[in-house]
Amino acid sequence: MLSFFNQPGDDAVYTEQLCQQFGLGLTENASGWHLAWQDNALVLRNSDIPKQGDILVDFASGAASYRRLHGGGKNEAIAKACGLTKKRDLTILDATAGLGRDAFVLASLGATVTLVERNPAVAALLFDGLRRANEAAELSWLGERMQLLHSSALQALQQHEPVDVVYLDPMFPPRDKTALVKKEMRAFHDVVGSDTDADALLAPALQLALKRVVVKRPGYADVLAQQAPTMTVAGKNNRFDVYINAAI
Ligand SMILES: C[S@@+](CC[C@H](N)C(=O)[O-])C[C@H]1O[C@@H](n2cnc3c(N)ncnc32)[C@H](O)[C@@H]1O
Repeated sequence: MLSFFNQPGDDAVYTEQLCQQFGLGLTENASGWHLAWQDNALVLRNSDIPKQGDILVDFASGAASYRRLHGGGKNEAIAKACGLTKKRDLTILDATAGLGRDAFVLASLGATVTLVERNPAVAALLFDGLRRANEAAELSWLGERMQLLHSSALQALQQHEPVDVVYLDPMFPPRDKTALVKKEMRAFHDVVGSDTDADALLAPALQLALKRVVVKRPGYADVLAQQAPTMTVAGKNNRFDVYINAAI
């Protein structure tokens, strides 16, 4: 189990709530990762790795905010793959939410997104990022369009009401070690590991999605579950395999 706080931050009650809600313990992860508070934000930290900065979910500033304001908008590959060029108010289940960057792009374009994350530490980071984002005046739309579900994807896909789109972005082993240098990738490699059960998500995703399933893959990776997509949209660093159930 991943470690949790060496100190409770400013709000011991909130810290305790996070521990209870996400089943977080008090011992350190074998590779030195632990959760901590920094400037009222929950962060994932590893002091043993030189130059490794804190990892946190920050929708209101930094890269996410820049991408929302100056990114490609509905011309982004992810938006095209999900069908947001045709209809803005889609419902989307992001079954492998991670730090919620993709979900945030989709929600900022108008979709209502359920973010499913099973890893307790990552889910807690997301929960705290959503809490802070909900306090930001410029993100007043966010509370209605982004909801976190701490659950396994399989369970969520079996129990959730139908959605227009299911979005999948499971972990994939990096092609070489240099890819791990990217700080978030390294953290995810150490804390989450590889999602070896990812193939099993495609069939239930296709059952739940009214319109389509979108799978994000590194360019070098095989298709999920050896199932050929209806079409592929090329992104800058990844591709999006799109499985169409019905037209949007
Ligand atoms: C590559 S990351 C997703 C990154 C995300 N798309 C983003 O933009 O930040 C994959 C995440 O999916 C989660 N995950 C993988 N398989 C899952 C499953 N079966 N159920 C729930 N979460 C899962 C992992 O814990 C990890 O946090």
